[in-house]
Amino acid sequence: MSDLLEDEDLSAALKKCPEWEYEKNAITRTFEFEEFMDGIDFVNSVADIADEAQHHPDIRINYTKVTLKLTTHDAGGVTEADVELAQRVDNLVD
Ligand SMILES: C[C@H](O)[C@H](O)[C@H]1CNC2=NC(N)=NC(=O)C2=N1
Repeated sequence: MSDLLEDEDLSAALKKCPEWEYEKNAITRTFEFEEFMDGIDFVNSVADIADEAQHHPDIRINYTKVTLKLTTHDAGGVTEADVELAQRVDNLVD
């Protein structure tokens, strides 16, 4: 498990995923798609990456919007594992 990021380490790490919002010991980003099934395809790709990384996001599907929330439950906050997964997800869409 990665260590909890705090203070300057957290600020530096969050610069690697600027589209993600930090709130309450987690980072979130909402992705919007043309069609419902585009969002589902995205969720499936995220699931593949997450399971390979053994790090699993909270996923909310709201019609064509998908919100991912990343936190490291074992550490009680944001770690490098969350930032790495955020970057890998960003690579799917950006
Ligand atoms: C043993 C296993 O790696 C852990 O339980 C993992 C699984 N996936 C996880 N995912 C997330 N988001 N946080 C965790 O602390 C976590 N722990």
